[in-house]
Amino acid sequence: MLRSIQSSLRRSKNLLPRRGYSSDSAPERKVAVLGAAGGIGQPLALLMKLNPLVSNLALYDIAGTPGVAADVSHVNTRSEVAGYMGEDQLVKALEGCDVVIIPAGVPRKPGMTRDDLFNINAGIVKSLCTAIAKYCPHALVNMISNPVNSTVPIAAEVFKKAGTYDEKKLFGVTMLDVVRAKTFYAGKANVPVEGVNVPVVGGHAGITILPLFSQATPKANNLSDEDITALTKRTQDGGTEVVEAKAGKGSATLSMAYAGAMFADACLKGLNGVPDVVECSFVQSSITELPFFASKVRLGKNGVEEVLGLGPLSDYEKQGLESLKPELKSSIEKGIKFANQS
Ligand SMILES: NC(=O)c1ccc[n+]([C@@H]2O[C@H](COP(=O)([O-])OP(=O)(O)OC[C@H]3O[C@@H](n4cnc5c(N)ncnc54)[C@H](O)[C@@H]3O)[C@@H](O)[C@H]2O)c1
Ligand SMILES: O=C(O)C[C@H](O)C(=O)O
Repeated sequence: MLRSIQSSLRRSKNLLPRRGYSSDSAPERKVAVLGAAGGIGQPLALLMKLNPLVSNLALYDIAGTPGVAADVSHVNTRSEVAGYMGEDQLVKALEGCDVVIIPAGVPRKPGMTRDDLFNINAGIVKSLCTAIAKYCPHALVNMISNPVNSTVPIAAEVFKKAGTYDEKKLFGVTMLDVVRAKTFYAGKANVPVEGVNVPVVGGHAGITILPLFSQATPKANNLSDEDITALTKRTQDGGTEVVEAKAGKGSATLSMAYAGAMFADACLKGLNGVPDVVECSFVQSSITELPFFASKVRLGKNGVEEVLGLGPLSDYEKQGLESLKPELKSSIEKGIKFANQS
C-alpha cells in the first residue's frame, strides 16, 4: 500500500526523491507544521511523513497535536515525529528547523473573502513569525495562512523588526493555484494532466491569481478565447468553488495539503542542492512595481536563488496583470501597516 502511494506520488511529480537518492544519502532535515491539527495540517503532516527528505517532523498546534503526532508517527517511514501543543512548546517545535510550514488560522465560510480572515489570522501569523525569528531564524518559511497577499508582508515586517529578514527564505504558498490551473487546463485541452505545466503569477485571491495559459505546455490548439477566459475564471474562483461545496465546513484542505507538500518538497530539494527546481511562489520581487509578487522562482541551497520574469504575455494576460495590481498593492500595504502598528 505504502509503495503504491509512494510510487503514485513519485509519478505525480517527484514528491518523493528519485531512485538513487535514498534517505540514506539525504541530509538531516527538520520540518515543522504550525497548525498541524487542522484541516490542512493533518493531511499535510501525513504527506510530510511520507517524504524521505524529512528526518524530523515537528507537529505544532494550540490543541490536538499529541493525537495527530501519535497517529502519524506509526507510519513506517524515515522521519521521527513529535507533537507540540501550546505556546510553551513552540520553542521545541521550532528549534533546528530547516523548513516551517504555516497553515495556522481560520478558513473561509461561504460569502467571505480571504481578506475577511485578516483580523484573526494576521495576529496568529505575527506571533508565530515572532517565534520563528527567535528560535529558527534561518528556516525557510512556507506561508499558507490566508490572506496570503497580506500574511507574507506581515511575516517580512516581523522578521525585519527582529533583524532576521532574508527575502530568499520567505514564501507565500500559491502552489494550489498552479495545481488547479494544471487540472482544469488538462481537462479542457484533453491532454494527460501529468505532463501539464501552467505558471500562475500575481497573488492568491480572486483576480490577483493570474494563470498564464498562453505559456501552458503542452500547447493546446483546441482552446478558444472563451475557453481561456473560462479557465482563468475557474482558477481564480477555485477556492470559492470548494468553500461553497463544503457549505460552511471550511475551505480546501486535501488539495491544499497536497500542494503544500509539493512545495515543501521543492524547498527541501533546493536546500539539498538538486538543480533546476522551479516553482511558482509569492515572494519579495522586483519583476513588477509591487514589492511582493508570485512568479516562477528557482529554489536553491539558500531558498530563492532567482526570481524569474513573467515571460511573454497575451493581451488578455497583460490586461489581467494591470487589473490585479491595485488590489494586490492594497493587500500588501494592509499587511505592512498591521505589522508596524500593533
Ligand atoms: N494558501 C492557500 O492556497 C490556502 C489554501 C487553503 C487554505 N488556506 C488557509 O489555511 C488556513 C488554515 O486552513 P484549515 O482549513 O487548515 O483551517 P482549520 O481551522 O481546519 O485549521 C487551522 C488550525 O490552526 C490552528 N491554530 C490556530 N491558531 C494557532 C496558533 N496561534 N498556533 C498554531 N496553530 C493555530 C487551529 O487550532 C487549527 O488546528 C486558513 O487561513 C485558510 O484560509 C490557504
Ligand atoms: O479559498 C480559500 O479561502 C482557501 C484557499 O485560499 C484556496 O484557494 O482554496
